[in-house]
Amino acid sequence: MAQYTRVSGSVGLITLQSPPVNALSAAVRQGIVDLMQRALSEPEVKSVVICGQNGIFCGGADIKEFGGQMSGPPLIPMIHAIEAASKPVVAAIEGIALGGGLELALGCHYRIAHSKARVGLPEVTLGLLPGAGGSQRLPRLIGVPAALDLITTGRHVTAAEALKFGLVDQITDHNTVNVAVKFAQRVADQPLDARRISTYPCLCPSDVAVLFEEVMQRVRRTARGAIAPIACVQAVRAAATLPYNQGMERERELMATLFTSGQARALQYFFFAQRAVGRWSMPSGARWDTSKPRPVHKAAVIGLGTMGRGITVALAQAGFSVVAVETQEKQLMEAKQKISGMLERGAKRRGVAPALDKINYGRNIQSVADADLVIEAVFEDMALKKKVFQQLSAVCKPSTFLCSNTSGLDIDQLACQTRNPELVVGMHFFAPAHVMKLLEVVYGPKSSPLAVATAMQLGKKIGKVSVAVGNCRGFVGNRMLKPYLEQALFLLEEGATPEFVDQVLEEFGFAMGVFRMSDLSGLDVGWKVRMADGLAMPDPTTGQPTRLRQGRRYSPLGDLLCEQGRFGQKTGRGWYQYDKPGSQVAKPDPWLHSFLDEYRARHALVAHRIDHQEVLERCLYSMINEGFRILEDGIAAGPEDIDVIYVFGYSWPRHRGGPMFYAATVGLNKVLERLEHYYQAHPDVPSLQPCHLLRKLVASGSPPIQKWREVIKKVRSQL
Ligand SMILES: CC/C=C/CC(=O)SCCNC(=O)CCNC(=O)[C@H](O)C(C)(C)COP(=O)(O)OP(=O)(O)OC[C@H]1O[C@@H](n2cnc3c(N)ncnc32)[C@H](O)[C@@H]1OP(=O)(O)O
Repeated sequence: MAQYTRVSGSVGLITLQSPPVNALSAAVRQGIVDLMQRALSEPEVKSVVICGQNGIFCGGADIKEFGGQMSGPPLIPMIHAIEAASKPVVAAIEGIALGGGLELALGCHYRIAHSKARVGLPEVTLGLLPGAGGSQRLPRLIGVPAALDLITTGRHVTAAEALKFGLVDQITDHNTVNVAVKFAQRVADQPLDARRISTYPCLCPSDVAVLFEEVMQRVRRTARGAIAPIACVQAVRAAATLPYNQGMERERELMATLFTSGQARALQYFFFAQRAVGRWSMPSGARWDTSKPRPVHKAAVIGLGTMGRGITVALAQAGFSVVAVETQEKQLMEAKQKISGMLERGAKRRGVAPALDKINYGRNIQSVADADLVIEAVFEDMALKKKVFQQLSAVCKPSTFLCSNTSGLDIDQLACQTRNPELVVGMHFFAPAHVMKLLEVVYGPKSSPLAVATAMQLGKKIGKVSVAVGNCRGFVGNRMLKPYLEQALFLLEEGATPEFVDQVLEEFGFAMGVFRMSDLSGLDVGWKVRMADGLAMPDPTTGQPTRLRQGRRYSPLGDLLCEQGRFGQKTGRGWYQYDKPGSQVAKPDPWLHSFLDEYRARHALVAHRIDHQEVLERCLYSMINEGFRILEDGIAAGPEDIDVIYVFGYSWPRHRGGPMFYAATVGLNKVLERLEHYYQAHPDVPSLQPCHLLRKLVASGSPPIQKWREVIKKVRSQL
């Protein structure tokens, strides 16, 4: 909806009214069309201002409308009509002007922005392009290089940057609507021909063809199979090479392809999934909207290894006072130096002062006594962590939240070491912790809603996407990773090479295949865990590693590599070879190929031809099957939680929506049928056995993902 008022006698003020972000719903578009006609028809009105209510100009097209039948006046003619108007139209931009919101402003003859406003064309992040003339007007206004940057990245820019680009005409610290009204009065008699952006020539640098080629190559390299960034480059190229009308036609064609694509659906699902995880709930019924967090002023981090350092930096950068504890003097000095370096580099990038003074370093655990929240980040060893929690419980004030950065150990066992187990939660960060967006907030059976709410809010304040999950081995992310890694090893046993498996997964869209990722994170990490679990042990009778553990198929390949000191990049050898330890350039290793041949011969394994389909299905469907088990067990509240965890924590390609959304797009019946097929072929691999929830969903007619929660609730109540 939109409201019309006449201000200062001669200015028609159109206010968009559609909370929370004044998105351009059918009703809003209708309102704009009607009210523009009214303003143009009133002889007293000499100029028009368009603004949005509640200090927000416009968040763009209403994304909720995309899934259904579009109705109401279309955006393109509406914006053309504004640009063609005989009276000056001024956009008063407060808060945000994004996507269709900025395209609307580009159709206006002038743009006045508040100094705190942000503008951008983020359509690419939704699998689209700025298809309401944005791809044609923006390069005409600010030039091809800047337009390519904004449109292909979707990044938001500040008002100051927008002014520098010439994207807005003026910025103000005062009431933007008042400033825009005065401005509109001043320009009421000015000719408009020079203000219609669609009539501008497109500003191109002399080497524009080279520029397009370079940008296209960069986009293809980084898009990981996403089609929208490529279409964005093509649309801007049309602006640079074609007259406006033909450019618009090209924009329309490209948009039509994107709009109905699976990628756009996946990205739009993911947009709402990201927001859904903030509305967390626990099986007890506690929820985000009924659980109040307690403010955290002072935080502490125990253990300053790689994870502890990253967490300390994330907290300090967000303005928290941090006590950083490392008991060994040498490690403490080293950590202090590294943390200061990280803070200084981060501050330089962001153009701010480094938050060095936010951190107090100490060797004694007593120094965290008055912290409101402590994050333990010592080595992943239950006995050690238990000892730290006992100490923390003894020294900290009774109200202190005690959190563990464990990547999969039992939170309940840690909680049991403390006087106040209800204040214990897991805060599972991902390396590097000051960069990676994901935080799993893990509640144990004793964790209070207060503790979960506080950890979730802290996560938000330090810029993380926080997902509340239940307590089980590996939580959500690492639990699902286990069958994925396991299948990758089995594929090697059966004839594949690490290069082939990685190539298939990277073509699917992962930033790194499973073996390159394993080399990067270090093979020894999982080896130590398997040893602690009694898995990575040679067979006591033969001294040879067996391929069976606890009645299930087991691949000792990773253990055998570790026994040879092949820990990945850090030792210069792993699933690949590297020029030197620490190098990141992975090369196929003939030694590994012979090793695999010998291994297969020793175990009488006959290598067979493994194709793309088998790699994808076995790795991904086994992981997805575990995802369904996680939903069934109530460890994740819904499929969105799993998908957000996988995109932000495990480099799952966002344009495929996340593993659970991917399962829905493939078709649940197909996933079920292929799992059944593989389980029949490998009955000693329980992760391939389709789980009850998957069967139930298929039996319920494979409802859309938004309806899964209803089936999950029924399945859980039957268990
Ligand atoms: C014909 C096709 C044309 C397409 C052109 C387009 O315009 S595509 C849309 C382009 N716009 C965007 O991509 C903006 C998307 N929104 C955001 O980036 C952010 O929401 C925001 C506007 C920067 C606000 O961020 P903030 O953190 O303050 O709030 P939330 O993200 O939590 O959002 C609040 C609620 O508003 C809903 N919402 C936001 N934008 C839209 C939108 N464009 N359409 C519909 N709904 C939108 C969001 O879902 C939140 O709703 P809740 O119900 O509260 O979760």
